[in-house]
Amino acid sequence: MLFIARKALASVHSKASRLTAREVHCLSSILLSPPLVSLDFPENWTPHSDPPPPVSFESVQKTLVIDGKVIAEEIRTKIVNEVCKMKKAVGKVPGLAVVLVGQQRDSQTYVRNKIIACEETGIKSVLAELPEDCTEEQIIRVLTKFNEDTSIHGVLVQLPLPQHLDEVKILNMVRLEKDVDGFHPLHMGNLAMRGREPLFVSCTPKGCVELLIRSGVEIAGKNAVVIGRSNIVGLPMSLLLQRHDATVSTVHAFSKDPEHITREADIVVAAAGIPNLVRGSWLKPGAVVIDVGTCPVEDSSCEHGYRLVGDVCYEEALGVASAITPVPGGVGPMTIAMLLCNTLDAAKRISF
Ligand SMILES: NC(=O)C1=CN([C@@H]2O[C@H](COP(=O)(O)OP(=O)(O)OC[C@H]3O[C@@H](n4cnc5c(N)ncnc54)[C@H](OP(=O)(O)O)[C@@H]3O)[C@@H](O)[C@H]2O)C=CC1
Ligand SMILES: Nc1nc(=O)c2c([nH]1)NC[C@@H]1CN(c3ccc(C(=O)N[C@@H](CCC(=O)O)C(=O)O)cc3)C=[N+]21
Repeated sequence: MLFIARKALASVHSKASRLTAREVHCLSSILLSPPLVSLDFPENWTPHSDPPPPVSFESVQKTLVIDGKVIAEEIRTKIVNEVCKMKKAVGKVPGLAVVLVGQQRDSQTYVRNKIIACEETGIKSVLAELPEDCTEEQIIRVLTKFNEDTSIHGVLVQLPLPQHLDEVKILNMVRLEKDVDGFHPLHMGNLAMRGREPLFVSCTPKGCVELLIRSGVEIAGKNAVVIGRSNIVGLPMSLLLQRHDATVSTVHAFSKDPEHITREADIVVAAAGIPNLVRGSWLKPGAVVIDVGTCPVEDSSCEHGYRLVGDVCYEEALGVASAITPVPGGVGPMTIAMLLCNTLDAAKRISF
């Protein structure tokens, strides 16, 4: 079926059909992050003796608040244009399928936000909701249907899954070319290895790097610390920063003296899920702080009785860090924007 679709589209895209996946990536020019392979073999190699471009990694008075909402909106506007172009050229739009199991309130919120983001950018979305007590077979049936559906280019299983389900088995069912979360070991392995380019990079780490690049932060040669090593954020984040030539340390629940390790870092990515874990005293003056943590804490003065707090003590970090992402309004909107990007890329790969 894929072959037939490719053949039919070849006449519309006679030039484009000759493009490699990497060239297609460059064509979209939505993201400022370069394709990863070019990081391994840069065309304009800068010798280490060259002075690095000026960045404010020194002691600071004023902290730049990196506005993830604004940056994500810029990216989403570009996606709208690309989707329009695709519709005009081949009469098709990218499609994303989301599988949601159970009724966890935050999962429902995140999934709703993803569906709204699709609607706003012209991406088709399909939501499969399954009950908390569903069987693995039921999920696999749904995933098989989405894997075979040619109008669906990205498939996402919202995590966490209920305890009784085998997460590894279920995630492995998502077809590689549609795994827009980038969670499959093949994508993760390609991200880890020099000279390889994964089809998809996990959305949150990809969004964090895009935020750094768009905020003018040089990554190469910097000391970075990633707090957390989960499969969905911490691990791919460390790998991606390493691909961008940072010297990366990982801090996790067993790390001795995380404060000391964090204070060495020019770039701190916090993804532990512990509110206010990172105190102002943990930060090297001038460090750039990317706060992935999104923890609901009770607050009766807020509309829903809770508010979202990051892993970094925001007030303490102000005036110490040179730049910081707020929670909410920092990494979260970028995660969704990157999901849209990955879905668009998946659709382009099939169309070209
Ligand atoms: N903004 C966004 O787009 C996203 C936000 N998130 C948020 O990011 C946070 C992390 O998510 P996720 O990675 O899924 O969480 P997990 O619970 O899967 O992983 C947490 C990681 O943090 C480590 N950790 C826990 N406690 C400490 C500690 N005291 N010191 C150092 N490390 C610690 C754990 O270490 P160990 O491995 O040793 O157990 C683990 O590696 C959550 O708040 C989540 O809501 C997640 C995804 C996207
Ligand atoms: N298969 C899978 N892929 C994921 O990418 C995935 C997942 N499962 N499970 C849960 C985590 C969490 N996550 C977030 C996405 C957006 C915001 C986000 O948009 N946050 C807003 C606030 C949202 C609100 O107000 O509730 C912000 O920070 O501004 C947060 C967290 C993706 N995850």
